[in-house]
Amino acid sequence: MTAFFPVPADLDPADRAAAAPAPGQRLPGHGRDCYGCGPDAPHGLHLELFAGDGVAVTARMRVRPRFEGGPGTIHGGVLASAFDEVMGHVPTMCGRFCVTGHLQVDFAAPVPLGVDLYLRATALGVQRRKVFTEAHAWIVEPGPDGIAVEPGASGIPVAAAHGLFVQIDPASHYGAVAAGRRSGAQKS
Ligand SMILES: CCCCCCCCCCCC(=O)SCCNC(=O)CCNC(=O)[C@H](O)C(C)(C)COP(=O)(O)OP(=O)(O)OC[C@H]1O[C@@H](n2cnc3c(N)ncnc32)[C@H](O)[C@@H]1OP(=O)(O)O
Repeated sequence: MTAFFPVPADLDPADRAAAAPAPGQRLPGHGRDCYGCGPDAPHGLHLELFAGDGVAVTARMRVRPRFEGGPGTIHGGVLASAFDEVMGHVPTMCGRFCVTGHLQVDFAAPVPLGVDLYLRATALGVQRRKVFTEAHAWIVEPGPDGIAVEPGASGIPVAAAHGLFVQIDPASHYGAVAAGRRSGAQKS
């Protein structure tokens, strides 16, 4: 799978925060209504996220019928959203809150409805407020609890992604958005 993404050559290493959850620990997610990871989002992806080794995050996701794009296959935007979500959690492993500045996805194989996906995202490095990430997704066999586990040799690679996440101060970033909504924009 080839990809075009301008990753600067002079990135600083992304260091794992001392307070980052231990590898394998379930991550709490952004909020119960988050489209990507919220368990209460009725049309959401319901990604389950876990801390990985180093500055990495893994996720598992069942490809549900409501994710259909082409007949019997996942919509590309759904897979892009899953990558956005799993890569969006990578900066938290460095103790940073970031939002997506740039997201790029390379689709390598169709993903049938009903399969389980395993995603893994890592930090490539940091530069000032920017965190550069990459991620991969595989179709995997369901684990003992019926949900995807880490891909072995049988995992089928289906897509890869790159992201640029920009560090924000959540209070001022989302405070400004909320103020804009109060001044006229409607939530639907
Ligand atoms: C409580 C839970 C909280 C945490 C909650 C986290 C929730 C995450 C949810 C999943 C992720 C999402 O979907 S987030 C939702 C989608 N994304 C968004 O809504 C973001 C909308 N965009 C923005 O708000 C803004 O454009 C920002 C914050 C990204 C950047 O604006 P800014 O703060 O003014 O910073 P700015 O100076 O422009 O940029 C900083 C550096 O980044 C670079 N940069 C900025 N954008 C780009 C870009 N598209 N491509 C290349 N480079 C870029 C600049 O060149 C600069 O580099 P240099 O000069 O240093 O070289």
